Amino acid sequence: MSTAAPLLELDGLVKHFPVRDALGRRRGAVRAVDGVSLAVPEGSVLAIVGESGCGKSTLGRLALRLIEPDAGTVRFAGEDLGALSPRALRARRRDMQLIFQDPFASLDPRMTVEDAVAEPLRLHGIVPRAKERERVAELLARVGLRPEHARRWPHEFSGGQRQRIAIARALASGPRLVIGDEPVSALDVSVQAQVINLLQDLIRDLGLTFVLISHDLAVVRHVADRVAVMYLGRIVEEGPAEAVFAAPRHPYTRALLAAVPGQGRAAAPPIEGDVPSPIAPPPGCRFHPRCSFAEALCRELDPELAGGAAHRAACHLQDRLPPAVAPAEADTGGERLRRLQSFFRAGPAQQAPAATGTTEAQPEPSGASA
Ligand SMILES: Nc1ncnc2c1ncn2[C@@H]1O[C@H](COP(=O)(O)OP(=O)(O)OP(=O)(O)O)[C@@H](O)[C@H]1O
Repeated sequence: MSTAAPLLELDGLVKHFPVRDALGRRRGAVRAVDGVSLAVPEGSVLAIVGESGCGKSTLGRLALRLIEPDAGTVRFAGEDLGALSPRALRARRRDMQLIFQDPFASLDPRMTVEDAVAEPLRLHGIVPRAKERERVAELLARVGLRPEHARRWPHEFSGGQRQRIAIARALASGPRLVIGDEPVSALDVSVQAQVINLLQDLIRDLGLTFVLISHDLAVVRHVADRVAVMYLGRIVEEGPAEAVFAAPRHPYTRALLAAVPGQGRAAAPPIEGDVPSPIAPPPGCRFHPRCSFAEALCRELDPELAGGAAHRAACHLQDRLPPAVAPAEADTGGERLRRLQSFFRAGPAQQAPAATGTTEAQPEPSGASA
């Protein structure tokens, strides 16, 4: 997959949000994204992981050009989005969609499901008005909902069903790139597995390029081809998902894995202290105050991403660290997730009776679970 040409290329992206005092005077800046370069091959899934506040959402918005970078470029299918006129950018938007974390907030409560899903069709003139209803029904079917759901209102649906509606809306314009910003973290865990299954099916069937922003390593491990680990506005490690999970090269990645209960701790001490302020990141390596391997060099020199094109880390010590302990499947929650997924794929009828319960396999409006 990584041999495919990049559909999305981020180069040197910077976004600093000004911090002002009570009188409106500028008193510094939150360095939310501070020099990020990444390429996402067409048809692949890139996960962006990291602690809260490290800049994942800001990076996702920059990638879709929903916010303007202070520096750097975003290229989509080889085209510099910053060089497009507002009109050309609007037209380009049909190829790039965002799924938000909270389907309760992302759907307009005053729009029926049909209107919500049809809106992008109208905006981009995708089907003639007479074909709209048919197309909405197809999109709803694609996400596991029924045509009659089209006439209902968002509040009549459970969280998982609303996220399905939001996904149908995101797919309506026929995007090539979808960014999911924590698309399942607001959902109940059993519903999470179903929505992940759905996303995986859609990625495969539609050949989507997908950027998954997530702090849930079990989900990431299951879905991603490549993983980029963010810390204080920077990518500190990037590589194939298998390699990053089995042999993390950056102490921060090791610490993230170690923070999941039951990880091998000898070579991956748990993370210490709080994330430093993104207004004044530490000098040298930004992770050094929390890193148990840090040396004098780490306090002085900011490391570049290095180590080969396939798997890179921004760590001076990456070749000298003790071997990382490969995370056990069960420890990251992967086993739990896999069991849930096979349960929902097979359907409750084929499972042990104890495993049955209300699911979203046959979504029902209002009153259905989660
Ligand atoms: N519009 C804004 N104005 C000012 N600061 C902002 C703005 N948006 C984000 N930030 C700050 O930028 C930093 C990165 O935020 P961002 O939401 O991108 O991180 P994140 O990794 O997605 O975190 P979370 O998982 O909590 O959403 C945070 O310190 C945040 O407070």
